[in-house]
Amino acid sequence: MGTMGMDLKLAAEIVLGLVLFLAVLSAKGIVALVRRKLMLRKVPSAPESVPLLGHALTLMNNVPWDKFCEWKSRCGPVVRVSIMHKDLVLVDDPALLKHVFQSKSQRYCKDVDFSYYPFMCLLGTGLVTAEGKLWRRQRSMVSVHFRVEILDEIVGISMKGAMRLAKKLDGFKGTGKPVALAEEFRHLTLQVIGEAILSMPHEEADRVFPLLYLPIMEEANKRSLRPWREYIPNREWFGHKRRIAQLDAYIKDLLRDRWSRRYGDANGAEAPVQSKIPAGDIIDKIMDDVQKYQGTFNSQVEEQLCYEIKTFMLAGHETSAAMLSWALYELTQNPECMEKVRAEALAAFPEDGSMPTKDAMSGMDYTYAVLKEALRKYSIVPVVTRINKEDDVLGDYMIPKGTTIGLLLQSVHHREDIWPDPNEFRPERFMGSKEVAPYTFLPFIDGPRNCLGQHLALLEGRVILAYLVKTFKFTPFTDKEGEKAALVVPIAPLTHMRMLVE
Ligand code: HEM
Repeated sequence: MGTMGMDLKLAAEIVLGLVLFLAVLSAKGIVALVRRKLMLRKVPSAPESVPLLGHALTLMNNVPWDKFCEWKSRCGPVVRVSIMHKDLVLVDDPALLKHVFQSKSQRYCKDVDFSYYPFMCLLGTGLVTAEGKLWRRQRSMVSVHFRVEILDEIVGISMKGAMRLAKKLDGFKGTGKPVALAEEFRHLTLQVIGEAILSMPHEEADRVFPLLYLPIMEEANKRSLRPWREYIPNREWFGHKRRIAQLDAYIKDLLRDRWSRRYGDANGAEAPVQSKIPAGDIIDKIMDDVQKYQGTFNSQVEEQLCYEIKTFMLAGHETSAAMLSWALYELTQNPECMEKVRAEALAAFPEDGSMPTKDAMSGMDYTYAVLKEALRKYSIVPVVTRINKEDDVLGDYMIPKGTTIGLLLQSVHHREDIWPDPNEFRPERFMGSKEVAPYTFLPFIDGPRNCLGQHLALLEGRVILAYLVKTFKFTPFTDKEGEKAALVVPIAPLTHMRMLVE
């Protein structure tokens, strides 16, 4: 009886402790929220706000990033937007972008609870969303492979992909039937990533990705617009869950198999110091680093590498595909630019059909400028967000800790004072000795968290675009092919860019 009395007393104490703990936590949260709201009142608010919902309705009825840019240009260098209870502070001034991305980047973290949330099943603790020590370790381990070594392989991998696509396009020549090129680019860039990272044959990429990966992306995109889908356990919900589990199992099997082939048994106990098999792709190189620095392959390493692979897929294929689509579209609208790219391609690709060299591809300055101009004009990642981990001054305003900052890449790319006639497509902006002012061209952002795949994407883009332009004549199927799909990032063509091929 005595012990039971003691147990009850202990249980009551624990419950009371928990209740008090939660009360303190929520009181702290409320105090922080009130403080944030009071401080942010000084920041000019965008127009078109309504009580309670703030700007949510206006944003739902418009293209959000276009609205952000419009408000930003009307209201000054720092503007506040409210989406229900959440505040978003918008900036596009190069000095402020530099402040957040570079000079004071340690005060800011990624916004995993808002913009990246629906994609966390793929991104997890991978490079795009990792923070602190984990991010530093992963970034330094992976960086060199992406920035230098893989580029030697990428020309060949992209060229083979471009030739496969060309073969398919041959079948459309003269039929009057259009090809949905944006879709073809999506598949092609996935194949390139699959081969560069995992030496995955393109047939395997075509088998696995459309079945597992692409539907996961589709559902994640739907959830970013309709977040409540996450809580409705219908057939799609179960399908999404099942596909994530299947994709994870596929990648993890592949990783275990690779490790045991390179280093012996799966837990690394019998691992030799150095693998006898030369590293053939990025995952081999990363595994060699894991072996060198961590010495073992366990479930934690497996989980992390699985997230990294899914991150490379997500970060690397739709962005590159969108860049290619818009660049090709603009060439069809600007015949003199098309001719310049064609001339460069004819000079760079060997006449005997053999592989071009990396130097020949890197030398295609005009094609390079075309890709950059497409990235500027279409700003395929129109906005990125950060959260400040401490109070910080942006322009004339003190921004309280915990505020979401919207960094408007599209807005800086379209500023009339920086890029005159911003809606004109002029690759010459990036040609010759003209210096692009710092923090005015940010398709890959800048600073320590800049895009790891930018060199890969721009090299892959040059090979594919130049090869297609050299080989075919493209005509948009209708006058709608240049329209943007309103609500999906990266910004892609609404009608999948249907083209007639000659
Ligand atoms: C035209 C193509 C691409 C564009 C426009 C692009 C754009 C971007 C942007 C804007 C970010 C910053 C995101 C943020 O700060 O929240 C980023 C980060 C990143 N990108 Fe790309 N990207 C492209 C291609 C690629 C490719 C091909 C890969 C690799 C397979 C890649 C891998 C990454 C990674 C790993 C990060 C995170 C870096 C870090 O936080 O340390 N990207 N990219």
